[in-house]
Amino acid sequence: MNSAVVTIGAQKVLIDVQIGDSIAVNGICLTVTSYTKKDFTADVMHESLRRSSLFQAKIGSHVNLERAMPANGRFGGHIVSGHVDGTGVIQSIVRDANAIWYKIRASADILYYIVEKGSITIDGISLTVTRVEKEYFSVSIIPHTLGETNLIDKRIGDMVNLENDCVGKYIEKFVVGRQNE
Ligand SMILES: Cc1nc2c(=O)[nH]c(=O)nc-2n(C[C@H](O)[C@H](O)[C@H](O)CO)c1C
Repeated sequence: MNSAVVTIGAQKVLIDVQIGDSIAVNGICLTVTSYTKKDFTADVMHESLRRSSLFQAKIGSHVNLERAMPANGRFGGHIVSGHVDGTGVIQSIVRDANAIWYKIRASADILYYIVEKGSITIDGISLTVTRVEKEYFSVSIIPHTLGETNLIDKRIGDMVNLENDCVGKYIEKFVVGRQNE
């Protein structure tokens, strides 16, 4: 499958939606091409399918939705563009008092930009990294986040969309770029 058209049932994100708006679906920024009172539709290009878990989405599965950040809003979390870098796979899910730790296996090119207490986006959710290991990183999820997102549906072995914090990429490009001049 090299392209797709998705229709997503929603409520909150449709309140003031317009054709051409960006809505992130599990962290993948998509452009609204049409909408009704109960859903919206977007075209999905090959690059978006290749980079994300969207190719394996099933009718009826829950997705996280986020509209573009308003310029006058409070800025909790970190800069999330909705440009997914790649996918990871849930390795373990462990309860720790009121939180749940998710350990995610990721490729070396994604792990390269992940630092402890830095930020990562999982399925569109801005999260703090709690641990980094050779092939994994972990996040600790509070009950509020579990209640507001689809993380609660996730099982060991499930694929998640990952977006690295763009700050590290820019710093690396500037530093390495200058060294190579
Ligand atoms: C605004 C936007 N709209 C779309 C879209 O309508 N359909 C699509 O397939 N991709 C879009 N993109 C780019 C994707 O967010 C990007 O390709 C994925 O996040 C993978 O990096 C973006 C950034």
